[in-house]
This record gives sequence, structure tokens and C-alpha cells, in this order.
Amino acid sequence: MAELVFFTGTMDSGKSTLALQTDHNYTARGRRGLIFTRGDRAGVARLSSRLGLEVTAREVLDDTDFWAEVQAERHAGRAVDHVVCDEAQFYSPRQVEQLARLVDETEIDVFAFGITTDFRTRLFPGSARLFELADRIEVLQVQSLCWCGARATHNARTVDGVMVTEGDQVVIGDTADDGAAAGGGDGWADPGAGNGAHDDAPAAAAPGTVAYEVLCRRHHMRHMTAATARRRSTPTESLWS
Ligand SMILES: Nc1ncnc2c1ncn2[C@@H]1O[C@H](COP(=O)(O)OP(=O)(O)O)[C@@H](O)[C@H]1O
Ligand SMILES: Cc1cn([C@H]2C[C@H](O)[C@@H](COP(=O)(O)O)O2)c(=O)[nH]c1=O
Repeated sequence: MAELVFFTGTMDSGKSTLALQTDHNYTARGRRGLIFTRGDRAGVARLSSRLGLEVTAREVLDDTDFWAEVQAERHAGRAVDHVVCDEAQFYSPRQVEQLARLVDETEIDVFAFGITTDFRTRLFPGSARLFELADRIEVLQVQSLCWCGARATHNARTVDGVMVTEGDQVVIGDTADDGAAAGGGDGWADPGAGNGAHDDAPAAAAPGTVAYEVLCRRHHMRHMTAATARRRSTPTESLWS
């Protein structure tokens, strides 16, 4: 029986890699899939993994209708056996409902990949709906680690190196220190900024350089990033290196 599966974890936990592997393994057995993403760091209509793999994908926009996309494909005589959805946290609840309908009414497997919560530890709307509707939730097995060595469970955002807890929910960026420049409005990257351009983007500028860091809950609650800990460097908060 077809399933809607939500593979989730923090940033940098291997979700995009698993998305690519999943599509590869199904395709290798003669099944045909569609790959969707939204706001990948590599740019519009790209699905990229930090391990270096990158493929062309269909960019999800505010008005994307997954049901219509699959029906159009089938009417054109092309089979659709599975659908891979990366950055699914950015999909609307309505789009997640379309994915569930595809599973239930057309027996297509849907594999969705995304982070659960934002930098404020709040659920993304798309992730919330996936938690509500998915047949299965799979937490990524490769652990990403907080600077203290504990399993990282939360995503922190820094602006110019300082952890923040206010701002737009969506700002495309990376876990590297040299993160992308902050966007504005609803947070979709400015098409001119070269950091994951998006058609639905507002253009308002915001200062600062945005980056992300994965932390355990304890250190997320204390706003203690690796840099903060290094500065404080108390005996009980030892760093690995
Ligand atoms: N140089 C490397 N060697 C081995 N593994 C790496 C390397 N760089 C990244 N990775 C792996 O890739 C993972 C990130 O993969 P990715 O699919 O981009 O994550 P996500 O989509 O969850 O943000 C890291 O957790 C790590 O396991
Ligand atoms: C926590 C958080 C993340 N984002 C963005 C940053 C990245 O572009 C993606 C996550 O991608 P990954 O493949 O899982 O690394 O989400 C955001 O917009 N808002 C946030 O709060």
C-alpha cells in the first residue's frame, strides 16, 4: 500500500542526501518519480546535498498543485510511481493535503523531507501538517551534533554571529559560518541576491549575515552557540576541540 512518509531531522542531518538516494533506488528498479523542492540553497529548481550530489527538480511555488501536476504528467502518457518532496517544511498545509490525496487515491508513494521546527523552535506549517497526516514519521538516523557532543535537536539562527529568536520564519541559508545574507518580508530569498532565488520573493532588504547552527535543546534554550560557549568556556561546558 502506498504511503506518505515524512523524513525529518535538523538541518544538516542528511535529508536531501536521503531524498536523492530514495529516488535513485526506486528509479533503478524501473519506477518513475517526480522530484520537487522549494528554496534549495543551490538555486531554483535544484535539489542539492552537502555530499555534492545535485539534480534538477520541480520548484514548488505558492500556487503549485501537486494533484494537478501528477494528473498532467499521467495525461501526457508518463507514469508517476512516486513523488520526492524536499524542503517540505516550506510547503503549505493545503499542498501537504494534496500529497496525502495522491497517496490515497492514486496509490503513489510520497516521500517528504524537511526540518520540523524553525529557529524559534516553532513548527513550520508544512511540517505540522505532515505530522498530522503522514502514515509514518522517520527521524534521520545520522545524528547531527551540538557543539557539546549531544544529539542536535534544534536549529539556531545567527545574524552576524549572534543567535536571534526574532525574524522572518523563512530565510534560506546554510549551517556554514559564511551564511547567506538575510532576506526580508516573508523571507523568500531575493531573486537578485543569488542565494536561492525564488519567484514568490519579496524584495525588502534586511541587514546582517544569516547562518544556522544545530544545537541540543539545552543549549538552544540558553542561546549558547559554539561561539558563545567558546567565549564563556566554563568547566562544565567543555568544547570538543
Ligand atoms: N565531507 C563530508 N564527508 C562525509 N559526509 C559529509 C561531508 N559533508 C557533509 N556530509 C554529510 O552530509 C550530511 C548533510 O547532508 P544533507 O543531505 O545536505 O543534509 P540536510 O538536507 O539534512 O540539510 C551531514 O550530516 C554529513 O553526514
Ligand atoms: C531553521 C530554519 C531554516 N530555514 C531554512 C534554511 C535552509 O535554507 C532550509 C533548511 O535546509 P536544510 O537542507 O535542512 O539544511 O531552511 C529557514 O528558512 N528558517 C528557519 O527557521
